[in-house]
Amino acid sequence: MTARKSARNPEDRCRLYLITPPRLDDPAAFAETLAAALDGGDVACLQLRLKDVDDDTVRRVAEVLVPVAQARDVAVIMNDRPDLAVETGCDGVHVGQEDSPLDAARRIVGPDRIVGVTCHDSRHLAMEAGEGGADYVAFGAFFPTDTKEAKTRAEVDLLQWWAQAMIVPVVAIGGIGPDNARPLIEAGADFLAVSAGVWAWPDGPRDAVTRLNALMEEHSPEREKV
Ligand SMILES: Cc1ncc(COP(=O)(O)OP(=O)(O)O)c(N)n1
Ligand SMILES: Cc1nc(C(=O)O)sc1CCOP(=O)(O)O
Ligand SMILES: [Mg+2]
Repeated sequence: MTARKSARNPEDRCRLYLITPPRLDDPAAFAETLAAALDGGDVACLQLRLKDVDDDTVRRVAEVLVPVAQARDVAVIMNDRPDLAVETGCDGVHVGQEDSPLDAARRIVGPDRIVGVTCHDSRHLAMEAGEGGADYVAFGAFFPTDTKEAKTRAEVDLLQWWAQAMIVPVVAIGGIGPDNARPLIEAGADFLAVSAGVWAWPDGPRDAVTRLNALMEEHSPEREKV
């Protein structure tokens, strides 16, 4: 059985939210790595998270990567920049507490695109984002990470509390990979956001995606039917 023909519908379990490496010097080469990774199993979304680059670089990378993801039904989320999300044909935007406020981001991307919000380890920020119309809230960092100087450490019980009490989907982020993902899946995360845990996985990104999907299929809690 291939990873895509899973016994459990991906929509009904935890799903993978890939995040690009923060710099992509050769977008065409990375497009091939990305395609191979996406062929390893179900991926819900890809975040274009480029740091310390100018807008034209973001546009060039988006031009190459957006079609690769969208051709496979993977939603593309632009990090930080609602304006560039619209301009480059992304499906949504992720904003942090120091980026565009949620209501401004929503005005720019409109009602049909996704807006996700960083909530660090804060119930208050998450409730504010949920009430403000965020499509998901993100807690982190769950584990040490070299990808970002994470300001906070989030605990599994925060994730579990949100998943059990709230309808707005929850993303777990920070240092996640095939070796440590299981408790976050068991706690009820709707999505695991992963960067280095896929791109730097010793057996390659495709293998990491396959392994994460196997864990999600086996360990996602049953969801209550609404
Ligand atoms: C899914 C997801 N969660 C959290 C973040 C972090 O956003 P932010 O705090 O704005 O930090 P930067 O990523 O912009 O450095 C994220 N990007 N994605
Ligand atoms: C972008 C980001 N935000 C975080 C947060 O805690 O809000 S942790 C993080 C880094 C995610 O990359 P990796 O999977 O390589 O750790
Ligand atoms: Mg940001």
